[in-house]
Amino acid sequence: MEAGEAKSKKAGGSRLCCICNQRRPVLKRPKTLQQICRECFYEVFEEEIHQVIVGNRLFKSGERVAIGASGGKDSTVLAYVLSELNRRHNYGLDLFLLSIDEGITGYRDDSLETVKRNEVQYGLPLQIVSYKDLYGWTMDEIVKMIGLKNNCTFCGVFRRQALDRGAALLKVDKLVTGHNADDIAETVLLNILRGDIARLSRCTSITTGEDGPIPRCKPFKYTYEKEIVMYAYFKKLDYFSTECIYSPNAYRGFAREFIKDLERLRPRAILDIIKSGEDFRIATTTKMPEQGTCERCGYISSQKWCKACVLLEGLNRGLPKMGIGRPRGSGNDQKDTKARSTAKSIESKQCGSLEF
Ligand SMILES: Nc1ncnc2c1ncn2[C@@H]1O[C@H](COP(=O)(O)OP(=O)(O)OP(=O)(O)O)[C@@H](O)[C@H]1O
Repeated sequence: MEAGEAKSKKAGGSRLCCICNQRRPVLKRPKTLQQICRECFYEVFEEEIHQVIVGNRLFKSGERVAIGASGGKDSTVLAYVLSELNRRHNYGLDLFLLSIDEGITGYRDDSLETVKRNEVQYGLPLQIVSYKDLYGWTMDEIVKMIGLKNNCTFCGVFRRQALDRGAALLKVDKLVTGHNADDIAETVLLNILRGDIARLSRCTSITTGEDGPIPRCKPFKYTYEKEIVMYAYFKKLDYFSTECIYSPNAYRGFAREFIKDLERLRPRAILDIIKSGEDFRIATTTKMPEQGTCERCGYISSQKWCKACVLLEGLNRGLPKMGIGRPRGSGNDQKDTKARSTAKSIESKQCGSLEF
């Protein structure tokens, strides 16, 4: 980098982009702190994602791929970059936008308007699936019943399944999400803080759910959030930037701030946390959950009933805490112990978790 910096200085003292050494730099690249021009930024940003896609063999030619589109910066940049790369490198993919409408007035209704505009701007067909249609409840109704305390648990569990159901409607081979390097580093840290070894071993995988109905990929696994924001800004992409009105989530917020502090001191910290997560060895004596199917809805589950069914049963019986705290007298009566362990394992689920 020192050589690059020296090179980037012109004879007269004014700096030049340390990649092309021709144009004036307009930004300091967050990942490397290099001073670079806009054109070189676009190029390195897109090329790194292309290399991740190719290096990890994320897609096969002819596949139908749904992009989980929330209207936020990450998934908007993902939709834009993936359709560019698909054209440029002839990936041969059929791309779709898939949005889950959680039913949050003043948040998701507005962000869905953004996705509808993206549908036209990027020429990608859009499928919207709502909690109301799938589960009979909107998040507004759930919050009215349960309050603000555990609402992220319901939302995260339902969203995970809703994305699978939407992907099945679209008959896609894969689902991609805009989870970025910061999200993954944060989840590594949270799983360590919670002692959740099963999730720790999964959360750094670039592709998950290969044994389930539809595999999920994270092409932004190594892409820094700050660079995504810069890319969206310079490209003037149309995205929605408001935080969810129901997600206070202090614990995750603390981990996020901690990672941002580390990044300020040493940008590589994010990549190093991901690497540590990847290299953790799980002791052979650690008991891992066994994958099966929910007896009620047939969805993938490591328990008798999947998490969505346990939560939904509680909502429908007017006992919303059933799926959160100690379940009493559910349809799982004979397997009360199992139901309790399901409830316990979802207790720690939070909004923004990679588990969806
Ligand atoms: N309602 C939704 N519909 C479809 N996909 C979603 C939805 N919510 C989240 N996702 C997918 O999950 C990824 C991570 O979601 P998260 O809630 O962590 O949001 P984020 O980091 O703010 O991302 P974004 O900026 O795309 O909203 C998103 O990038 C998107 O691909």
